[in-house]
Amino acid sequence: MLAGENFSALTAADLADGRDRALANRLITTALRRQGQLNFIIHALLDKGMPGKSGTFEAVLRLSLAQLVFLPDLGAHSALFLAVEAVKRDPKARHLAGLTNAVLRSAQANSAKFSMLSDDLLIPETFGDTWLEAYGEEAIAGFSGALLAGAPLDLTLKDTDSDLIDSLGAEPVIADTVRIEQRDRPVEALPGYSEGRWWVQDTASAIPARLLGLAAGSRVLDLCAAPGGKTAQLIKAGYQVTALDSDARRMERLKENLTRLDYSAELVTADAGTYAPTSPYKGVLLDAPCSATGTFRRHPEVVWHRSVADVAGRVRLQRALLSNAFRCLDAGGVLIYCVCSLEPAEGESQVEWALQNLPGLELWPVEKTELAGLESAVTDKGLVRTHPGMAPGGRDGGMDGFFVARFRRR
Ligand SMILES: C[S@@+](CC[C@H](N)C(=O)[O-])C[C@H]1O[C@@H](n2cnc3c(N)ncnc32)[C@H](O)[C@@H]1O
Repeated sequence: MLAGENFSALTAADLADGRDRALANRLITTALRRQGQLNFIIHALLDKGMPGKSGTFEAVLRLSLAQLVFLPDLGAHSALFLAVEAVKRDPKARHLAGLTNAVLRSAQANSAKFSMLSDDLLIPETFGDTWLEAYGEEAIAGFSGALLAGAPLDLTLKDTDSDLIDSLGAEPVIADTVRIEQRDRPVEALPGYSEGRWWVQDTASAIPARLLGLAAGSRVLDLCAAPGGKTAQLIKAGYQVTALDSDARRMERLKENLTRLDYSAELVTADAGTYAPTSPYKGVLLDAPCSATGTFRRHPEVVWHRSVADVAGRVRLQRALLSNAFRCLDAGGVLIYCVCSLEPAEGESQVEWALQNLPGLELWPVEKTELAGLESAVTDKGLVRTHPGMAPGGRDGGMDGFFVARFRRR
């Protein structure tokens, strides 16, 4: 889980006892959020580096170091004892039980020093330098804070109802987004879930669909639509929606989500790079696949798993999808391009590329008045750039890093 796969919170099916689940989630999220500092500690304590082919050794070590150094309230004894026991039980790691004990004892002796390590270590250089240049020092300090704090739960409401908001223990953020700071139960057990009265969607992710600005009833194509957060918003706005995604399993989830919300759309499973509609659309929303670095509050592992080459690959794919999105657009139609990435290469630079390479496409700048409560996210050029250090509607808890551009076809 720590070495390569994406992190997803443990669910009831994995651990039956809620307290065990909470403890496991706390340990794992701490190890993932503090990965940069743990890398530093491991480098300092393992003279010969991480041993190869050692089964669960690295995962056990990271979890135990996270507990020893950053979660002192859990006690050192269990971290040390259980780590050595876990390593002994793994035939591929067993030979490293002595090393595990020695490294953890040394970490324990130095835990005061290690717990004061700089937050600058939390964001890898791969992204840190670009982000510093793009967003400045103050924003970057906010990024580290947001990475450690994690994300509250944001919902988009189907209908605004103050009784529902109260019963959810939520607070309004901007537009029809509300925020639950502390959640004491699974999403499915929250009021209004089974009645389809809201859907989970980060504040930033809910911005693009609101900017389409077309008349109700207009035909709109939602490209890369699954699992359907933006599709639901487009339907709520009264558009006649075609939702397209190339991933059949994710399209199933989209279908389930729309069914729960009692919403309907035309569903198409196809490649957004080659899809050719029978007639062009008045609006196209392209939520392009991207590095997803803007989601690091919820997926702290993304910043460690993405490389510069990954970003370059996404940039090429986004250009192919943008070109076809443009082909699907009617004259006078509106195109929204968005990504949940903090990389200017996937955002601001793609706008320059599109304006140079798609003749007839022009920018339709977003006005600050269109983003009440988040005016600072609208740039001088009328693009939208959010990042995790921002406070939408003045609320704590940050928001995903998102980029949105709005175009019109002449
Ligand atoms: C950022 S997610 C979309 C989130 C979605 N718009 C929402 O608001 O819930 C990106 C989606 O792009 C889809 N995708 C990736 N490559 C694609 C392609 N060539 N054609 C169509 N969909 C693609 C993925 O399956 C994924 O569902």
